[in-house]
Amino acid sequence: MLLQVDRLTKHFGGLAAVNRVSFNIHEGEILGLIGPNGAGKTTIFNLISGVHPPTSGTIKFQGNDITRVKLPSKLCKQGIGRTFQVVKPFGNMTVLENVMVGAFNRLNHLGQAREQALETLEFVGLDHRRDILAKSLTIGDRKRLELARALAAKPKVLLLDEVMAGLNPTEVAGVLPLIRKIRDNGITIFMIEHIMAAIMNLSHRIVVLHHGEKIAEGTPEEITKDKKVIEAYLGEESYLA
Ligand SMILES: Nc1ncnc2c1ncn2[C@@H]1O[C@H](COP(=O)(O)OP(=O)(O)OP(=O)(O)O)[C@@H](O)[C@H]1O
Repeated sequence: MLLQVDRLTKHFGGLAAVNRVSFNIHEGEILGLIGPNGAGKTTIFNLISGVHPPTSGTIKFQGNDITRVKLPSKLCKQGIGRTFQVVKPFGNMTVLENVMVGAFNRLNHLGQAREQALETLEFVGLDHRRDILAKSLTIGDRKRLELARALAAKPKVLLLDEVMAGLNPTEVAGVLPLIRKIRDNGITIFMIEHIMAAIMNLSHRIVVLHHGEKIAEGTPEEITKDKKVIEAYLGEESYLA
């Protein structure tokens, strides 16, 4: 088991944003995390990546208890990488420099970081843009840059927070094979996504949250047939249309 989440709970004041949620992430899988707005998905990412301390519960990574590790950079070094819902590259730095920042999480040698960044840019299909300023990128390329930044730190597990949000259908179709390629390169993926066709297509298993609680877990096929999931989420805004 790569990551074990046990009865994870986070209160913000009186609100239980995440309430006794348990699940495991197996090495080499793509695990999806879905649920309505405000269900607690990003909060779970923030707890796993050390942005917030949990109120209770435990998180184990490769068998080690990381529940109280408060430094995202330390967890990143251990192999937990993530992307953010709102992509904020350093606009006045080049694409290459932005990815080097990611590589510096693991490496402290300039030449090695550059090498790592160049390799990663080629992997995500952004090497032809390496010398332009990040602020000139299209939204689709910004998302690729965000992926490259996280990948350059050589994560074992990558948490993807709505990496397809804001993309048009052609761009989404371009990102799907890239996510599979990341997985095929040995990186386990845990992803939040509202685009149902994409998450159903990519995920081996899916965890469904509602009001901070896990209401279902299973294969995409099992999830689409689950009554509680249809009531709480899928039926609600005709996500499957
Ligand atoms: N730092 C915070 N302080 C107070 N409340 C918070 C904080 N972060 C999240 N919340 C609240 O916790 C709940 C869960 O939010 P979260 O962002 O985890 O949901 P989500 O499932 O990721 O939603 P979305 O799909 O809209 O991104 C929401 O009610 C939110 O307002």
